[in-house]
Amino acid sequence: MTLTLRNIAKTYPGGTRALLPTDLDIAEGEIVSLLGPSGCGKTTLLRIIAGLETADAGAEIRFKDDDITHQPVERRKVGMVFQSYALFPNMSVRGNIGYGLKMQGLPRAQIDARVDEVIALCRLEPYAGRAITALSGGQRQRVALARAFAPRPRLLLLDEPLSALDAALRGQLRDELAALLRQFGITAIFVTHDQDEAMAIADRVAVMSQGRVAQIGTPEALYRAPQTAFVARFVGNSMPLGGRIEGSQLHLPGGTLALTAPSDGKAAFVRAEDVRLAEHGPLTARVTAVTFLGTHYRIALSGATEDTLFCLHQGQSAPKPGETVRLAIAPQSILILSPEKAAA
Ligand SMILES: Nc1ncnc2c1ncn2[C@@H]1O[C@H](COP(=O)(O)OP(=O)(O)OP(=O)(O)O)[C@@H](O)[C@H]1O
Repeated sequence: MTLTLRNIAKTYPGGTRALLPTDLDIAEGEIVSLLGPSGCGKTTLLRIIAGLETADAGAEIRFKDDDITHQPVERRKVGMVFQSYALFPNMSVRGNIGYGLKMQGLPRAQIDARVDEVIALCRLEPYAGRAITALSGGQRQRVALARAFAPRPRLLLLDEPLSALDAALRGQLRDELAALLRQFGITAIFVTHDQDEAMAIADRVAVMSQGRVAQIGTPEALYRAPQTAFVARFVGNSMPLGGRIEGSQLHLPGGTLALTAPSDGKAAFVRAEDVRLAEHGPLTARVTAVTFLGTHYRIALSGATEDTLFCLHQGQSAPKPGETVRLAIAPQSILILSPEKAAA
């Protein structure tokens, strides 16, 4: 393991337990995302790894064989990219990228060579001589990444690196960031509250809730096999199918669904993309709202389950609000969780 975190916890003065004891192992070159809602402790964990925050007593942070638990931030050799970029506005792009190298006291020629290399890698050649203020948000983001990477950090930490950008640019830069991090071949940890961003960029995602890691795994594993209701909801927006389970049958207000196995005493969940409009489906529901989203319609339905059920429908047209429809949900797309996992 490149980075080993053991027993990392944080209680802020005043008593807020921002982080409960957490263990995490990150392999060399791996990109890990800390994903979770506001206040779950992800920034606190990132800042502890960076050395910007001290963990409660008993923590251990190792980088390979190097115990960095008590090392000051400047000796940890970590690169950081923040949401606000924190670029120096009075310096050029080159000046910003070379800043860390200059601080290391490297000779001029060596700084220039490394800056050229990183500028090429990040495809920033057309902007190299520009002032920071003459760049777009996306270009600034790339400069911030280049600046963090130039001093050859052994770990790159990114805190919501795309959140200052508008939605269209975010999508584009998300893919670009994923490609650049892989090209760097660097071990990276990045914080986000956006599940699409985490899934698109990370090799593994640590879903956090209330100061703890609820589940860590590949995007596919989290999506296909969430272990708790929180993860099921947060990664892929699963909806509870509140009803009564008897053997392999789930009795809902709008009809009865088949399950793959007897699941008495357990709880069922489904994703909107797995709810289908089907002429002879076993569930009856009333359409309450229809939203056209380009590639599909999002249909809100009442009467099928205790709460509103959503269906993503890809047809050329959609039913109208007020209409009654039939729905089908394949047994294998119904997620079954034990009561304790359903409550977590
Ligand atoms: N310096 C501080 N002093 C006291 N409490 C703090 C401090 N920083 C964070 N907290 C609290 O610790 C908890 C976790 O905060 P943290 O910033 O790690 O969450 P987060 O998941 O990164 O949230 P966000 O996405 O909103 O940044 C929150 O309840 C927060 O209010």
